Amino acid sequence: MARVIPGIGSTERPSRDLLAVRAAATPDDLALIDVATGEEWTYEDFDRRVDRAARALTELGDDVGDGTQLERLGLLVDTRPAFTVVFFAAMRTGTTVVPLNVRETVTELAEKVERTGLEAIVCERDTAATALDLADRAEMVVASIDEVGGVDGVGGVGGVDGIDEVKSDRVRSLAGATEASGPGSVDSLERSAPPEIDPEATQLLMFTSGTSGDPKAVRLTVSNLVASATASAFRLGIDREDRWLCCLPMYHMGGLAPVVRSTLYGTTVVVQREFEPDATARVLATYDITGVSLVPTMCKRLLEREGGWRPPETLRFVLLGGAPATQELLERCLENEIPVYPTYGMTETASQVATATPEAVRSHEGTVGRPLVGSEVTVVDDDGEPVAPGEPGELVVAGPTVTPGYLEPEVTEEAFGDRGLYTGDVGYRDTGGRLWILNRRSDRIVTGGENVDPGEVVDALRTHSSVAEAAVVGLPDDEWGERVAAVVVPAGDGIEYASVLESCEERLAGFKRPKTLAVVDELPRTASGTVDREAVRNLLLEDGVNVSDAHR
Ligand SMILES: O=C(O)CCC(=O)c1ccccc1C(=O)O
Repeated sequence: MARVIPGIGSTERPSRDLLAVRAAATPDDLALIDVATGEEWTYEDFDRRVDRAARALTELGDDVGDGTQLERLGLLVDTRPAFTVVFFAAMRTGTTVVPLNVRETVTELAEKVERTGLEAIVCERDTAATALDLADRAEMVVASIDEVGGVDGVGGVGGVDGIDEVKSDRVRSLAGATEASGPGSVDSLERSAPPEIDPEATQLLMFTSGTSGDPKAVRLTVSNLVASATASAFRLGIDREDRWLCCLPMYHMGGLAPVVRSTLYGTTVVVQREFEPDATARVLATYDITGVSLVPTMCKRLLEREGGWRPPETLRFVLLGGAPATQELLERCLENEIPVYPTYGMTETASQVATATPEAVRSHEGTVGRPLVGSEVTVVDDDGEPVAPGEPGELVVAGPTVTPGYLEPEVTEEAFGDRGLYTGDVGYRDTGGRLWILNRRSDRIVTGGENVDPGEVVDALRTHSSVAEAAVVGLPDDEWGERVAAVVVPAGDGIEYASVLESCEERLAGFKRPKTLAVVDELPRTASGTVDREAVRNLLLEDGVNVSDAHR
């Protein structure tokens, strides 16, 4: 199969580590700026840190016991530069990274740790306690990129932000491994050739929500990531001065993709740990940001700031994805001269499949644009046959960005057909090849850019002894796009809201917990016996009680 970038992700010639190739080409260009600390790394700095971290991972592998390299590494680290260092270090050691959502509970994470058979997990100070908890349930080596005490006695536990209690000789310290220099640091300019990597190896195992049951673990190869970053550039363009603001979680595809893109292009990422409308608006203006990835909720919150949001002159694009953007939001973007690029994508395709330009947003209301170069989208009917332009059907995606499959072969088997990956999303195309999305993954709830599988919430509710049955849907929400809502059928005499909610708190991340509840004697069902989701939605709109607004 022909590959787009010779030398990187190529099957004809040895494939080279993409950060190392980049560092050799433009060592003095700026790779990354950390808003929190003001640190700036050139590509040479970045490469050195990655080299040190790769060595630390190799040692960690030795520790796992069998003297071989680490196969799978959990990453329980929030959006910060060290995340990117561990990611590229793992590419160098041939280790699969399993990014974990730091907002999830131990219960949710434990299931993922077990399914992926993690041998080791990298945490930070804030997630060390969770990582240790996880290691109690599954045998795993825990390493921290911050100093939290440890066997090698590096540093103490400084009482930072009250989180000073995590002190365990079970936490290995990687603090220092992600730093710039130290003994044994390699000068990338002296390296004869960038390290070879296997472009078809699984670089990432990333979780994504389905609609009924377990989150899916998506395998992505280096070549998927490179193909995606390459195709993205054909739609958004590249400028040497580009600075991409990363304020989306890096443990999701939409947050990690800009890091891969920017490294391939040799441009700069600006990392902001957390989106906050005022702070993000300030960063956009003061860091000469040229591009930013946002979910619709974030974009809306920027526009609704006091005094509104005027994009800085440097801004070339706002890549708006993760959830459908409303026409109202897109119009407000255009009115405010925001160069908005609504995008349709998924973890399974290493981010973008189709992306509309601001011109297309103006001329073709509601479109997500044409597929990116190399991506092929077929709209099919129930028999899997392609339909005519204008006819709705399921979107099937093929091309070099598409995952080779999920962790479990039976899940892969079910998702793929002759024409590619069956997305479960419904849409249509026009004669010009532009796509429209009608509804995404039917039952999946998208709240503030986070995907929630209703089945997972139902399972959590049903573990409570007072709940016999439950149904979960998304209700429209001004702030979050959708909010999680549940109807429950009591098992006995009644339901204690407080106790049910408490049990959800133990099992579900904040964004997955029901914000609206209703109690019914019986779930509404269709003639065929399945839960009538439309009736459940109406019931909740009429009789639902709002129990919480907290999204975290
Ligand atoms: O919907 C998904 O799961 C993928 C979302 C995604 O990648 C994304 C989300 C927000 C902004 C930009 C992007 C992107 O495609 O890069």
